[in-house]
Amino acid sequence: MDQILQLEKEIEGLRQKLIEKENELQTLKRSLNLNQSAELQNGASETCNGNQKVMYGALPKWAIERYSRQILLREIGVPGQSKICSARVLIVGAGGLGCPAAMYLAGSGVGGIGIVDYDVVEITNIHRQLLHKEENVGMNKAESAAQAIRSINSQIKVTPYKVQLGSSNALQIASKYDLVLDCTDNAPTRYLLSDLCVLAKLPLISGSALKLEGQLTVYCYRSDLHSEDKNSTYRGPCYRCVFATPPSPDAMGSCSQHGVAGPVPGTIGTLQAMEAIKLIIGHPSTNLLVGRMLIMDVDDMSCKVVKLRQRNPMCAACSDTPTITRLVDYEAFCKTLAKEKELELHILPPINRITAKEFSILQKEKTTLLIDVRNESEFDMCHIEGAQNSPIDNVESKMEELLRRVQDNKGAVVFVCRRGNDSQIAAKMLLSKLPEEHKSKIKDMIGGLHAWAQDIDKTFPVY
Ligand SMILES: Nc1ncnc2c1ncn2[C@@H]1O[C@H](COP(=O)(O)OP(=O)(O)OP(=O)(O)O)[C@@H](O)[C@H]1O
Ligand SMILES: [Zn+2]
Repeated sequence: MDQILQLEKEIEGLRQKLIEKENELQTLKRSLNLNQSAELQNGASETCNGNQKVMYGALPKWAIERYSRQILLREIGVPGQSKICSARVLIVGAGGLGCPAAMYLAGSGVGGIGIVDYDVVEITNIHRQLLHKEENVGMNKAESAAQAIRSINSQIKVTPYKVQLGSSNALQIASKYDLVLDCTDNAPTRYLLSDLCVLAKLPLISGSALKLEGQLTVYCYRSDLHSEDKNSTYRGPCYRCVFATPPSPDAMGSCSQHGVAGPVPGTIGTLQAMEAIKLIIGHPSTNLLVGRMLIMDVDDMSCKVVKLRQRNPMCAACSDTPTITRLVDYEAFCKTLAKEKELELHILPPINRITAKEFSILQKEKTTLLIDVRNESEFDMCHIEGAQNSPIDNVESKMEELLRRVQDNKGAVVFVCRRGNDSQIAAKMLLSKLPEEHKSKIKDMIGGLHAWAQDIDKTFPVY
């Protein structure tokens, strides 16, 4: 047994070494690519997907025609377009940010685009994730986005990865790319991507969007890899330099909880593509969002660029003596799951839990009280008839009143939320303060309104 464990350990060590070597190889390949693209600018004969037809300088006729509107820009020109055509960009997340980013990168002719997403298209995505079509509901998002951008540009190579990017597969997937776009929505993946980009020496263009606000910045920038001036060694901050400790799990809002206006991620994702193009063509770091963050609020259309903390010489990941030398367990580090939908709490004893079916029977009793702990806008959107709204964020401040209501009520007091997690948290808060004889009145509806819609009322909206 010991021998087997020892062998497994050795195999794991060898596997890790292999990934590191593959990574080194890819870095070498990347610099080779850069040199080749420099040769192309000097009149070599092949570019853009290996198309070798009639050449005009470094680009074939079709590419000159197709990309002429951007080639005309002094900042891009033929050399810039050649670089764009040989660049390979990895987009992580094919949601609100990933869709517009992929669209513009494909349109501008980025030669290789990888798209990672494990999830499937849902009808709630389509108001903002405009690469996904109604007929693709249920299809994997990476596949759906890949299909859509292939129809925008058939000259480029698009690779969908239908997986969750995590510590075990990230280095391998990223090693095939020159830069990474963070188009995800959760803290564990943000830290993963930052550490990944430090280890793999890739710049990371990070976007976020919630409600009416969007943010954009570039992490892990290295001038030695991305500008013409190979003598300078300026390096921008990584995500950990700016946010050394993860936010508390409750502080990270999600679009499914707080909502988002479609054009916000639409704009930020588009600007992520813009920063990617600027990086590819070798724009100076002073003109990129390195060590700076764009913050946009469409409520009053204000847009500002704020200075971020610079690279931390003691950073655990990107300092010269890092303590993080391989990818770690980011869900443990952030104390939250990367897949919000998979969070399923079990924090109440069975006596305090009932199914939607059991509630539908209890509901007939006049003495049953239903307390919906979602926020006000969710409650206004849809709720079970007779429910009273008491948002989870106010439970602490309204504790006295809630305790009184439970004690005065003769029947059951049932807590409900969207999926059945917040309702358990609220119920638990009350249980810790209630006198023993009232505790069995408290019930949590297992699976929340999703279970209600699935098992009892098919007409109830699922969101
Ligand atoms: N580690 C990961 N690997 C692959 N894809 C990821 C990872 N983390 C997040 N994503 C994907 O990033 C995308 C983020 O999209 P977005 O922020 O628009 O939210 P959503 O999950 O699509 O929608 P909603 O929050 O409204 O349900 C999602 O499609 C999600 O599946
Ligand atoms: Zn750092």
